[in-house]
Amino acid sequence: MRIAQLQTHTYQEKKKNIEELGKYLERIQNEKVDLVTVGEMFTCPYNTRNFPVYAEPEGGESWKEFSRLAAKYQIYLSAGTIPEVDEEGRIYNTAYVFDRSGKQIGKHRKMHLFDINIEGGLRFKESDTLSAGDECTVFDTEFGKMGLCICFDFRFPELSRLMVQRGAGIILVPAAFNMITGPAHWDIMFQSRALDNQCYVMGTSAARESSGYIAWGHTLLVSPWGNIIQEMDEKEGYIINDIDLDYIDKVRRELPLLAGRREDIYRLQELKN
Ligand SMILES: NC(=O)CCC(=O)C(=O)O
Repeated sequence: MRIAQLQTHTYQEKKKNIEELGKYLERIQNEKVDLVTVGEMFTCPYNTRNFPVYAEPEGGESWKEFSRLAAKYQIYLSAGTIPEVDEEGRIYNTAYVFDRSGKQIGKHRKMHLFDINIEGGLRFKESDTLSAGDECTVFDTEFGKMGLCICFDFRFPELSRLMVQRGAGIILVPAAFNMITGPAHWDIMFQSRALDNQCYVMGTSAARESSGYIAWGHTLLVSPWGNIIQEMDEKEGYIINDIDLDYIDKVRRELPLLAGRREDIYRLQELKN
């Protein structure tokens, strides 16, 4: 399976971000990739005030364009995240995934809102304008099941374990870490989740901006063994990698961590489907 991760610049103008996505897809079309991923809030500069302004319902203009692009290039498209507004006017940080025909096959609303206050560092409160989703997301593809969560969600190890328990061999994480927690936690978190769950994890970030929310960048792909297959720096661009899905079973067979859990003593309890 061949995957491309796009680390894009976030422009103020929503439409321009989607046009840029289209240009990237055109540029890499001869690479014959199966799955393309983009970062968190990639059509909306990451700021709580912007979320209600940029929000669209599921099936809105941006959604239609993602679907069209997935079908045009016959790829699986994990179209990062965008702000979504529901019928009651609540706003979510939502990730959509489309199959090669442009059909939506996955949708995840960020469950753990990024509300942090690091003294002398960064204060961010997504819950000022966003509501939290409440579902763990796993979807089917011709390459098996994949899990999907958004940035801060990935800090909560139970969620990844739940996705893996539901059969995910790859976890997609559109993200935008910051300049304080990025250098401290980004690599170690992705490597830990991959290692513990013996699956591929893909963290796809926005590129670093010079103003506003400054994203760490460092889009990366980690193997089920926990090693970083490739990691970008902070700049705009993309990486393309081939991954061997049989390797997931090989690692799980040779180092039987998942099979070795003592579920007679402890267990992850699912309270909601
Ligand atoms: N967009 C986010 O959820 C940011 C998460 C983050 O930076 C972290 O440290 O966690």
